[in-house]
Parts: sequence; structure tokens; C-alpha cells
Amino acid sequence: MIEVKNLSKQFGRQTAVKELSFRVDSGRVCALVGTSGCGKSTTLRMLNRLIEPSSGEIFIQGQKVTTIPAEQLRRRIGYAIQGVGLFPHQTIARNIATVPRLLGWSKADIDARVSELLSLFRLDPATFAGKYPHQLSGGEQQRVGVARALAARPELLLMDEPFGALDPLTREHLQDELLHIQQLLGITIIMVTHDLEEAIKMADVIAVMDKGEILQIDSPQALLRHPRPGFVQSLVGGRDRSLRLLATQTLADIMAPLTGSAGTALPAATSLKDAMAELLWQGEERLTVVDEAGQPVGEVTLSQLLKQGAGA
Ligand SMILES: Nc1ncnc2c1ncn2[C@@H]1O[C@H](COP(=O)(O)OP(=O)(O)OP(=O)(O)O)[C@@H](O)[C@H]1O
Repeated sequence: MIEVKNLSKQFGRQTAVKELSFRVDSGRVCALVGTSGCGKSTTLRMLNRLIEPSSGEIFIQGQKVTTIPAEQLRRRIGYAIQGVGLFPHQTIARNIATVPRLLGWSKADIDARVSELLSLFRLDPATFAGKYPHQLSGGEQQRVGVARALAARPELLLMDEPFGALDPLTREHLQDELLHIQQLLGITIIMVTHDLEEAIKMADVIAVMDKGEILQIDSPQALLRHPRPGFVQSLVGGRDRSLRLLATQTLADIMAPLTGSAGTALPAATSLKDAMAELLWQGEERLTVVDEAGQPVGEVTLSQLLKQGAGA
């Protein structure tokens, strides 16, 4: 669990972050969203002490961050940023091994960890370990950046626009991958993003920031259904709101028992938004939900989806 109390940062006379307080429970994903310059990155960088706060306190599992030695902090908090920041003259394996090496892990442990992480991110170790960053695509480099941040098995992962510069398809793919890995490892993530859709998809809680302050912190559903008037409402509102609401749930959340065999079959993890799009495209009113083995486990109708997307 990470807790922030009255955190502020002044740059000269400018207040970048103002009296921020929030808490993220272990194993949860929190997204910081807001317009450019609202203090998201500064907040994130104070959490791992890349920036020293002007005032306020940060606790990790109840322990004050300022009392944790730098080396331990590096192990406990992973950090991945947009544009990756890989070392260009080091191989992928060496890049991933950066923190374990600093921590003095044995070569055997490091090699095993590098292979494990590359495989986790579906990069064949035999092919990728010896390559250099410029020999990889943008998406592959981003994967390596996140793998590197996870190398020393941190309990908290900080991500600053990690998928920012990617095309929408690769981005979506990496989001799915990261969610899968997050669930597998049970790690806590705090991520900064400009992209509300990304926050809705990835996060358990979203903190909306403006001018250095958190205006609202809530689950994606609560934020969409009950945004505070003003900035938050203008950020999450608009015509897309019902589609965004549909994106917060999956077929598994609303499926009913099977009554017959319907045309389209979709996995239980499909978002209601994607399911709606598929039904509209197929011109159908009902779909079959299947499990990972492709076995039918339930069904969902168009009218159920319409109800879930309604504001009332
Ligand atoms: N090192 C610094 N020195 C002076 N001012 C800074 C420094 N870092 C950030 N700021 C200022 O603090 C404010 C918050 O910046 P920050 O990078 O946290 O915003 P952000 O919400 O992450 O923005 P973006 O989404 O554009 O990255 C901005 O006005 C910025 O100009």
C-alpha cells in the first residue's frame, strides 16, 4: 500500500503540486490523468524521490519513503517512462539487468531473471537478449522498458506515459499484456497518462488532476457516472460517456446463463464496448460468451448492453 499525505512541490514561485493526499492499496492500479502541466509527472517522480517534495509525506507499506535507503528504494519501486530511456550501447539483456546488477545479484540469477522477463513479454530470449535497442521496434523497446522496471521484483511500478508514442493497435496490445502481467504478479501500479480511455481500461482508481491538485479520485465507473461539476465533468463527459462506461466492464460481469446457441462468440474478458461494436457490426442481438478453451459459458443480449451504457 502506498499513501501520500499533503504532498506539495514548489519550483521557485510556481506550485506544481499542491497538498496532494491519496492512497493506493496493494495490487491495485491507479491512473493519474489531467491536462498537460497539471503536475502528474512531478507527483510520480516524488514517489521514488527523483524529485524531493517541498512538503508532505509518502509511505510505502507504512514506511516513510525518506527513511528507506536509496538502494532499497530502487529495488522496491520500478520506474518506466515514455521513450523508454534504454541505454543505447548496452544489449537488451544488460539493459534489463541494470537494477539487479546494481544490487549485486549473481550472474546466474540475473541471466535467469532476464530470460524470465523477456519470455513474460513474449520476446524470445535467444533472439532478443543480445540485440541493441536500435534493432528493436518501438513496441518491443517499450516492452523492454517495462521489463527493466520489473527486473528486481519491485512491489510498486511507476509508469509515466509508458505507451505514449505507440500506434493505437500496439498500444492496446501492450495494455492487455501489462494488465495480464500485473494480475500475475499482483504488483501495485501508479501510471500517468493523458489518455482517459487508457486510464479507464487499466485502472482500478483514477485521480483527476488540475493545476497541481486532485479534483476527484474514484473508480472509473463512479467517475463516469458521478463526475464532479466543472473540470472533471468536462474531461469525462461528452457523447462518448456511455461508450466509456461500457469499457469499464466485461462480458463476464453481466452474462446470463445460456438459453440457446447464438451466432457470434466472444471471450468472457471482452469489454462491453467491444462486444457492443461487434453486435452492431454483425447486425445481431445476442452473443455467446466463451471461456478460454472456447467453451460456451453464457450469453449477453444487445438490450443488456444498452442498459449498461445508460447513465441513469
Ligand atoms: N524541474 C522543473 N523546474 C521548474 N518547473 C518545473 C520542473 N518540472 C516541472 N515543472 C513545472 O511544474 C508543472 C507541472 O509539471 P509536470 O511535468 O508535473 O506536469 P504533467 O502533468 O506531467 O505534464 P505533461 O502531461 O505535459 O507531462 C509545469 O508547469 C512544469 O512547467
